[in-house]
Amino acid sequence: MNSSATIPMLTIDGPSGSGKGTISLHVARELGWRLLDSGVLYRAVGWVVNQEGIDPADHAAVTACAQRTRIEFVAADDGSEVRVLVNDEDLGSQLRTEVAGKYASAIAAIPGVREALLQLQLSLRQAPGLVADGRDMGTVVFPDAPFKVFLTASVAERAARRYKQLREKGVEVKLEALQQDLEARDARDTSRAVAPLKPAEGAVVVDTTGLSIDKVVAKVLAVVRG
Ligand SMILES: Nc1ncnc2c1ncn2[C@@H]1O[C@H](COP(=O)(O)OP(=O)(O)OP(=O)(O)O)[C@@H](O)[C@H]1O
Ligand SMILES: Nc1ccn([C@H]2C[C@H](O)[C@@H](COP(=O)(O)O)O2)c(=O)n1
Repeated sequence: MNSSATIPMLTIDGPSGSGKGTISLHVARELGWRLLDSGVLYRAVGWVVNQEGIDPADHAAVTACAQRTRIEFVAADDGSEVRVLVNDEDLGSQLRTEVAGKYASAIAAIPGVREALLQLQLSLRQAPGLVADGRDMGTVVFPDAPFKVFLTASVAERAARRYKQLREKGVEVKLEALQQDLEARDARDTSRAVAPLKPAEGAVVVDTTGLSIDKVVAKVLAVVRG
């Protein structure tokens, strides 16, 4: 057993808009554990692929891009949000756009990309504990995690949440288009051959449809605290 395997951790997997990022942040703060948003790694590679004009269908070129892309998490001095540096550049909210999410989902289906990002994810399992959110945290990256959750919600509710979130940021979007995009992303993420989105064995499935953020946080904390 490697030494990091004894460090406590919670994996939170689920489809886009199920609330993984939000719930992971609250739960990590409550437990005093570190946080890994694994989606940001795929978003970073997708962003560089797009910037460099690489064809996402060229698996060898995308894999080489993932291998040479430097991704760093930098904690702010005041303890606020962690910044992500991609090849030394702080991309800020550019990584969070719907387009970046689509690119991420496309290149995430390439086995070489997943392999290139694995070691960095494993290295973040550090004391006092880790909350890791993504699609394959409990199934592939941290299969030995003692606590596993799979968050879900109806696609209509997830689309409505995303719609509200984007409108609050001043982004003009159509609810129907958002729902279609979510359905397409779900289909890609669940049907790919490598590390498809699915509940890990032993994961507690939490359907968050109609549940407030506080209620979901309480349910997830109960998984860890018993
Ligand atoms: N239980 C909930 N009830 C209402 N709104 C929620 C709930 N959980 C999350 N939200 C809101 O839904 C939006 C999407 O949540 P979040 O970004 O955490 O989802 P996600 O699963 O991490 O998505 P992605 O995989 O695309 O990053 C946010 O605006 C968040 O505040
Ligand atoms: N562990 C992960 C995390 C993310 N991805 C891919 C699939 C998602 O559609 C895309 C963006 O993720 P998000 O930031 O929206 O959580 O990245 C993955 O394959 N595995």
